[in-house]
Amino acid sequence: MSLLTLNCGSSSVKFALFEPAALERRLEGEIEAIGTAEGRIQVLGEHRLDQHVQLADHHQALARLAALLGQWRIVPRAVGHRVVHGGERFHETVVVDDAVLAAIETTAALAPLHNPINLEGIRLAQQLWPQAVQIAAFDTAFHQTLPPEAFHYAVPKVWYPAHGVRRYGFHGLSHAYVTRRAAEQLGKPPAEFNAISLHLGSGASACAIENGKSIDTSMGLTPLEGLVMGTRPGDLDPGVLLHLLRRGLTAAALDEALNRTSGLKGLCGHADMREVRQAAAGGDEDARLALAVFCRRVKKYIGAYLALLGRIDALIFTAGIGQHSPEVRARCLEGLEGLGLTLDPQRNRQADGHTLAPIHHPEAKTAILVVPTDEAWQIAHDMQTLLNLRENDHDHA
Ligand SMILES: Nc1ncnc2c1ncn2[C@@H]1O[C@H](COP(=O)(O)OP(=O)(O)O)[C@@H](O)[C@H]1O
Ligand SMILES: CC(=O)OP(=O)(O)O
Ligand SMILES: [Mg+2]
Repeated sequence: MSLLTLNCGSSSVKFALFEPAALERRLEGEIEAIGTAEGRIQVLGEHRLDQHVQLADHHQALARLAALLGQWRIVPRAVGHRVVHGGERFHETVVVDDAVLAAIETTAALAPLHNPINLEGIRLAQQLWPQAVQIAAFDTAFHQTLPPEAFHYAVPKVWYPAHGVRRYGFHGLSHAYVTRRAAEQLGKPPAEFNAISLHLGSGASACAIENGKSIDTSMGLTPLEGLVMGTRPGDLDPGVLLHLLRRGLTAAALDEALNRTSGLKGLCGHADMREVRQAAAGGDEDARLALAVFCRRVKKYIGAYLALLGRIDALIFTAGIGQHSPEVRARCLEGLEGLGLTLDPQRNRQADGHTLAPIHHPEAKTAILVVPTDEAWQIAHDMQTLLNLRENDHDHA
């Protein structure tokens, strides 16, 4: 009986199937462009598939996946869902029940691009695989180790108990996974490992890791804060919002702009870093500026987190941009040699993004690693731990 992981995004569902014991991947794939005429389902592994499919919504997409698994006689024992916002309540991966669903619902407004769809995914999976245990793995859980001085904003104290206003942090499954892999690579016990992890995808965040634990991270109450992203601004003077509210923009218009038309897209019209780089190379000034703003922000966070941590064993690049753009990596590290961060240009260019690769100069003080992230593996790992614990509890009951 396999473990199925699901990562439901706004227009896609990524899935993977693992065999429990060794956490070996039997298959993985993605249903993309849901709700458009360009829909597609791709599966790699045991049952290869690449089909054009027109699916109206997530319901149809998951129903299609369930039908395929049925055809292949695959019965998932458990379905693990990536849930982006778990608020303060979830410190670890949990089995879904009504109370868990209600708690995820209360945080939906704080992650409007993610939580409503994550929740829909869980509800649909309950109908499609009624025999399976549903499990929720949270992006926020890894950051529940932030100390108070990291998670408090300097605002009226009552906003925290009254409105839940604090830093939560996201991409925790990814930061946890790449930290584990980097520590293994360098032969360091995780509990003694210090690192800065840079998850640079369409959403982007930095994480300061001390002794294997997250002690600071760039995303905040919502996944809008910190680094520049595909369509989100990252750090912004809160006065900007007040200024625009006073000038008549509604909260809904600001929400839309900050989630969907800011970041790289706002600066140059392209949300996808490949397009930004291409336009910049062709002389587009807006794209050049977008690239410069993006890399400068990453560099500022590297400096800030080095200052917090004092010493690091590794700087880690991961996610779409971090894994696949040597140019962005080099720009983010320009001038940081004095801080012990020296790239090896050839290793940097040669890293293929699909395998773990050291890219620092052989004599550099600090390791710089490209580590392909694997949120699905992290979810499956957490599911297995949870299911084993439950079985042990039953055996002892
Ligand atoms: N070869 C590449 N060069 C630069 N950026 C890339 C490359 N491949 C992918 N990316 C970028 O990675 C980002 C998507 O990252 P990803 O981690 O897949 O995001 P998500 O899972 O949040 O959709 C996009 O901005 C995309 O342009
Ligand atoms: C939290 C977040 O921004 O996730 P993603 O990068 O998948 O959009
Ligand atoms: Mg992502």
